[in-house]
Amino acid sequence: MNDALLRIAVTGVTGRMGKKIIQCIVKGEKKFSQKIILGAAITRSNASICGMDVGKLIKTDTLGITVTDDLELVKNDFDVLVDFTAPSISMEYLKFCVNNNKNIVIGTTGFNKADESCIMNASRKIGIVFSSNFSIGIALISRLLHRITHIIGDNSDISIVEAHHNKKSDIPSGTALMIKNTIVNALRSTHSIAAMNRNVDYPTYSSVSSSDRNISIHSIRAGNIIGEHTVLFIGSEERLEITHKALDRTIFAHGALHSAIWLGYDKVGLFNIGDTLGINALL
Ligand SMILES: NC(=O)c1ccc[n+]([C@@H]2O[C@H](COP(=O)([O-])OP(=O)(O)OC[C@H]3O[C@@H](n4cnc5c(N)ncnc54)[C@H](O)[C@@H]3O)[C@@H](O)[C@H]2O)c1
Ligand SMILES: O=C(O)C1=N[C@H](C(=O)O)CCC1
Repeated sequence: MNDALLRIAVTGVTGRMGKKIIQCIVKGEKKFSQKIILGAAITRSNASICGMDVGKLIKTDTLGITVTDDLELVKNDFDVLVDFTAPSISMEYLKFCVNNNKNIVIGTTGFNKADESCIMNASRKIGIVFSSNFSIGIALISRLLHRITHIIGDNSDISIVEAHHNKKSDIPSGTALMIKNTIVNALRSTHSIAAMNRNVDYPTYSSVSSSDRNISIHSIRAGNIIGEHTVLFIGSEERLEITHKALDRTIFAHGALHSAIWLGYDKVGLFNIGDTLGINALL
């Protein structure tokens, strides 16, 4: 093991995020190349690319890392696992990390409440950074939403609009659900009557336009949209709209790799991107 560099295992290496994360690790950017190294490349069981050098997968030089579907085979080759795949397999990867005392960065979305409590329980034994959105912009917005909701939430009709590429499997987005949860918690903490009257039960993940009486989520699936979220606070005299547009998946990959470095192999607990950026303490 290279004493100085943190070794990263990347799952879902044939995926949009998996490939982007590997590219960011191997591209040699100073902020990463002096801190992390690719330790393992994981794909789904019995995939035809098993045995291939991961460099070939991302169309670059041979990297000396062979794609595998067997985490057991490479458990001594990595320190932190970075996972952007799908809920069911993420739960398997999480179990492996708990059993082998490996820290994990989870970017996968579409978890149900049982999955989320598994993540919470796992964080008693290992370090986990779990965020539906690893961009800096959404981390900032979610902190500002606490303040904004405290001040105008009770007197606004609140809606969330999210737009993503037409290959996205979960709906609404994890980010939209996180934004809604942030607003609901801020309303609750003001103990406002309006908050008590709001129907804050979560929509099922599959609903296209999951709406409560006051806080609705509307989803667009089109083209190659990377990820856009708008929160609207609509009052009787004015309207506030806050929008974030991801322009490249690199923003998510950088957030995830920064989080892996921040987590290291010794932190224990459940964190989000705001914790790793120090935003939650600042705002
Ligand atoms: N948190 C964030 O910042 C952020 C950013 C982008 C995407 N995401 C989320 O990350 C996930 C992946 O997004 P994507 O665009 O890369 O998707 P994708 O479909 O391009 O890639 C998914 C990867 O997971 C693998 N996979 C799926 N099911 C599997 C299984 N059962 N066993 C093993 N491997 C399996 C696929 O083979 C593929 O490599 C989604 O949940 C998405 O919402 C989160
Ligand atoms: O591309 C995706 O899928 C994304 N999903 C996240 C979500 O579900 O919130 C956000 C970033 C892009």
